Amino acid sequence: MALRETRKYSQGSALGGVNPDLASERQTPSFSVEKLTALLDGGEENTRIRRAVVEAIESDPVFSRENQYFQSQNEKYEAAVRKAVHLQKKVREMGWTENGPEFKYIYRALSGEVALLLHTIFMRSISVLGSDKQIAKWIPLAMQYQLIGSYAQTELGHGTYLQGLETTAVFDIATQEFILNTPQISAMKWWPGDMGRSATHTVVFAQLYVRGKCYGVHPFIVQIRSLWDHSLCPGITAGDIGPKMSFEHIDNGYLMLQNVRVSRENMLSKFCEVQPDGTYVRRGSQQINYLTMTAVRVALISHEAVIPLMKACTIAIRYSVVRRQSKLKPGEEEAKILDFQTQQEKLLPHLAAAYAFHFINNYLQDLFNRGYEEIQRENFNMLPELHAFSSGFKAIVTQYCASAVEVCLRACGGHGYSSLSGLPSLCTRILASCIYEGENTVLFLQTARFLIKCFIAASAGHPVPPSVTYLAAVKPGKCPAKSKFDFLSPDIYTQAYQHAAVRLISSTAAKLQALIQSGVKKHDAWNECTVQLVQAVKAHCHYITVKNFAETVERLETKGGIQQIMKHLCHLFALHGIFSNTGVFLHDGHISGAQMDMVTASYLDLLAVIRKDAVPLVDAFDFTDKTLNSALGSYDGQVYQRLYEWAQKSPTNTQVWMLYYSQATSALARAEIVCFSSNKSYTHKSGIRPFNS
Ligand SMILES: CCCCCCCCCCCCCCCC(=O)SCCNC(=O)CCNC(=O)[C@H](O)C(C)(C)COP(=O)(O)OP(=O)(O)OC[C@H]1O[C@@H](n2cnc3c(N)ncnc32)[C@H](O)[C@@H]1OP(=O)(O)O
Ligand SMILES: Cc1cc2nc3c(=O)[nH]c(=O)nc-3n(C[C@H](O)[C@H](O)[C@H](O)COP(=O)(O)OP(=O)(O)OC[C@H]3O[C@@H](n4cnc5c(N)ncnc54)[C@H](O)[C@@H]3O)c2cc1C
Repeated sequence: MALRETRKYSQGSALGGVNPDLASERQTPSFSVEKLTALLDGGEENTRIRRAVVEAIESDPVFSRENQYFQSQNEKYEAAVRKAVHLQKKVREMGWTENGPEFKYIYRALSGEVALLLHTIFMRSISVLGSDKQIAKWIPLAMQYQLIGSYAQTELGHGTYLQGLETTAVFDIATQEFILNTPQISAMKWWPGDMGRSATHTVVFAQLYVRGKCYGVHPFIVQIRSLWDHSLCPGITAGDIGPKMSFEHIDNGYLMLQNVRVSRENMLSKFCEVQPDGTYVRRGSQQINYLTMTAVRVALISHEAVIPLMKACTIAIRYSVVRRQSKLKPGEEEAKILDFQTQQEKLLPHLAAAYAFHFINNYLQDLFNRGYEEIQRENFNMLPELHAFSSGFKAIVTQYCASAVEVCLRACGGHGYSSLSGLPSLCTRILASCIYEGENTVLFLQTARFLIKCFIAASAGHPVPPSVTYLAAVKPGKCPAKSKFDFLSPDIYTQAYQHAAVRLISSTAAKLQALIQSGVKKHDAWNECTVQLVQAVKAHCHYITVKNFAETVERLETKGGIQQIMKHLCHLFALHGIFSNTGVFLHDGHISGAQMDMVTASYLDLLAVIRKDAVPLVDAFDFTDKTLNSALGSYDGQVYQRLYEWAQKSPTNTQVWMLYYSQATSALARAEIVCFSSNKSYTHKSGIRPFNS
């Protein structure tokens, strides 16, 4: 399909066509936008399927997000549940199957604004940690929504330190049941999504006890509400945890268990099992029960971090070419704000990052799929690398994207702060991704454990996983760049990144070793190194991202200008990282001060190059107006008109409440609340006494 035709559905403006300031940006792209979209989707056929899914979802009024910004928490929850229920009908109607190509696009098409997300994670837990028999029993029920699941791991007292969880599951050999208890308030499950109101079942993580011996944390399927009338089951106390910064459409909940009995078959037992006589059997490491988290960490990178960043860039960049403010040249018309170098510096490196993270996400998905297949065959060799990668990249990508989305918001000035821009909701939601599924610092330190081990192994000449063999091949020396153009060579900057990562990892490993040799206890020494360890992990992840971006670009076909523009973006991403972390690269003189000036010059040149294609580059993300749900970011750029029209939908404009004092000068004034609405006006004597009477 031709570009004009395929993107029609995202234009649909009743506001007077495309703003000429935005239209002019699309006149002469240096590459085929349609081809780039196909590249991002992994092929034209995928683009076609994704668009068909989006079309099916967006043309259905139940999935509308039109009034989202004016809804209360309760309305958001109800709308999200309605969508979740209707989605099942839609999926059947459209013939989308779980293993079919359409399935993976549904979440994006709904912008994640759907209830029962944790029901998906509940199912994922059973598929990942359950035996074949358990999968056969529970998954069909869950698929048909005959039960609604949740994932109850975090407690009031512990979220990070899972070994510290206090919920207990004691095996009763006589009845062949586990007895689950919340021994004290700190053991109350707190945060699980879908738990507050929706779930009938949940996977509870509890310390397993058999004959008085603790075997650590294990997952148990527990019914919490009646399938008949949704009342709480005996021994269960549950409810909603109250208002949050975002995720208002999800009922995050609390759960207390008092002598709740579940059958022996309810412990998920693909890897760990309690046999009828109480014998405990385990395949794989103690941490094998954490596998659901590894799977979700990988899955959320795209949906909850990279796609929100792509949306934020689309909104902020489109807005920045229709917003004119101040003059660049005296006597001329006011400039598009994207023509200010500082505005380019705010937005374009983040645009490059969105591409970089898209490609690293593809890499991670491949790694995960390979590792997961092996684990299914009970070969656990790849697990440490998988854990290290999923932890480090979950942390670096969510952290980067959360900051970048906030920059996009601020780059839109006052209008960015309006909910109608779509940016505040992206901003508050993405922040949560830095915390759930493992708080980022904690995850960085998990990767650090792996890197330090690999560094020690590599230094001793032992084999290490392919992603870290670079630690053994340390190439000391200086950056050979002689001019700013040399910094447009991936070899030069990738080498600089590698050098920085190796230096930070090796120097921290040396400090750790020295502390231990001087008599400091191992755990104290570790704690004394953690700030530098986090810095080292970030450098490692940054290096792998740059290297992967450069290698991806190398493999692209040269036709259609795609490779060329991706090269520019790759350079920009890499040089932005050096420019913003000068200390790291200057530290041991690998890059000199004079060379850093060259980096700066090349970096600033690239801003001007990417500026020309900024709008086509965000158009290639191919978000419809309905998906963006932004008065600033629509395809037609009719920003002011749309802001005004959307503001009219605010209940405060159809029903104005005014508080005034009828006897303003009297200390005994009574407050009157007057309500005007379009067709009636009445006075309510509230009896509020605003001053001490
Ligand atoms: C299509 C639809 C898509 C949907 C797209 C998603 C949408 C999404 C929507 C969002 C909706 C919100 C959903 C939030 C849902 C929650 O937030 S659920 C709760 C998540 N909770 C967490 O992540 C807790 C974080 N904490 C942990 O993971 C662990 O406690 C820690 C921090 C890793 C430490 O564990 P520990 O057992 O104390 O381990 P530790 O002593 O540090 O290490 C022991 C060994 O285990 C290893 N290890 C630790 N963890 C692992 C692991 N996972 N694997 C392998 N090895 C491991 C370590 O590497 C270490 O190895 P060695 O170095 O000894 O060889
Ligand atoms: C929106 C949302 C949805 C959620 N959904 C679910 C759900 O469905 N199911 C569920 O079970 N849970 C859920 N959670 C809980 C979530 O997984 C935890 O909050 C998260 O894992 C962080 O744990 P914590 O709250 O204990 O943080 P803490 O560990 O208390 O973190 C506080 C601070 O302590 C630091 N810290 C803690 N330990 C260490 C350490 N070892 N080294 C260095 N620093 C450390 C952290 O870096 C952080 O700065 C959700 C949370 C949110 C926000």
